[in-house]
Amino acid sequence: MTGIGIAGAGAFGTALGVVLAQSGRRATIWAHQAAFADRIRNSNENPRLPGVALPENLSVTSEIADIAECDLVLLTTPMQALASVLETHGPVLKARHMVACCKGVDLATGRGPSAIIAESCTGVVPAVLTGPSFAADIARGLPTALTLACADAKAGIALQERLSTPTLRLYRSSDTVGAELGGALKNVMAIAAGIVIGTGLGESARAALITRGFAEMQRFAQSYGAEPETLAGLSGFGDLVLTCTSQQSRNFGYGVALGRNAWFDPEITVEGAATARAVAAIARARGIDMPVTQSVAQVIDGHRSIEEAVKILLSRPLKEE
Ligand SMILES: NC(=O)C1=CN([C@@H]2O[C@H](COP(=O)(O)OP(=O)(O)OC[C@H]3O[C@@H](n4cnc5c(N)ncnc54)[C@H](O)[C@@H]3O)[C@@H](O)[C@H]2O)C=CC1
Ligand SMILES: O=C(CO)COP(=O)(O)O
Repeated sequence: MTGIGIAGAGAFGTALGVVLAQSGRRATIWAHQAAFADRIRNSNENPRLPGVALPENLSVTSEIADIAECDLVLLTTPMQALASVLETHGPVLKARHMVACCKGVDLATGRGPSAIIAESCTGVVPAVLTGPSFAADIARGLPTALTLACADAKAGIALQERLSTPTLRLYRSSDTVGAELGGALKNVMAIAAGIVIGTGLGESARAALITRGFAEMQRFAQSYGAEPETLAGLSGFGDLVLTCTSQQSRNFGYGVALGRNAWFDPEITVEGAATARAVAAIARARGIDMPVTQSVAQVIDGHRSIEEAVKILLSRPLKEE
């Protein structure tokens, strides 16, 4: 079967489903809870993506069997759910290609999405779709440009063509590790940028944070063999800029709330929190200097106050840029 299965009924999976269906592709969204699938079908709208009507050729199901025959599956669950979803349902999915659309590092194993796919679904070619895009912008048909990364060049070309639409423009890369690490790490920096703004440290401090955060992202990704050009592209620098500067970002919003000591809805997906913990632990173990990430992990876990973290960051030894 040539349909597209979308595993994960959140804002992003729904937005991709909408834009793909609008450009004539047959797509089915799988939700892990039957009641949630019913709610979407009955209202023809996903509460995670309010105000967007679902086109007729976009189906919603809670039966994994309904996407089992799709030759292409987009994985749109939150990152920390990916391993368990593939462990439970991977064996029934017959897709040749799986595209990870989630951003982060698995806290339990320290793995990124493509490694998790490769491990749980033998014979599947893993790919990654990532870059600067808010689900609401994609669903409204606003122009967006993303990176489609796949180590298999032929598969990458086919996926790029299949998933591009008149408003969703995909650039190709063969550096899956670089692409997925850019998307994972920028969320940690967005929390830090939110903290900077929430505590009133100012726009200049945010620009410094973004720049030094980017240096940190490059150090970490290059230690995994990522290409510097990938980090400088849409999946790294592009998404870093969007997420650190937009009120629409949940990671940025979480950081602002931390900075203001304000309540933040725990139901909201904030990928950067678990990823900060995962990356901080890996960086410590591998001896990679990641001061911003370490500070974010310590602040969200209550091991350090924001004031202390800022003082420590500013009193690090002076060095060359
Ligand atoms: N919302 C956005 O603008 C964008 C999101 N992403 C990424 O997409 C991924 C998903 O994010 P959103 O769609 O925004 O999340 P969301 O918060 O809108 O929805 C999360 C949904 O995931 C599903 N889910 C949760 N746990 C699950 C499990 N154990 N098994 C199966 N499904 C489960 C549920 O349907 C839930 O509603 C994240 O990694 C995020 O970083 C990427 C680009 C843009
Ligand atoms: O990844 C995103 C934009 O590219 C969405 O960011 P948030 O998860 O912070 O809302």
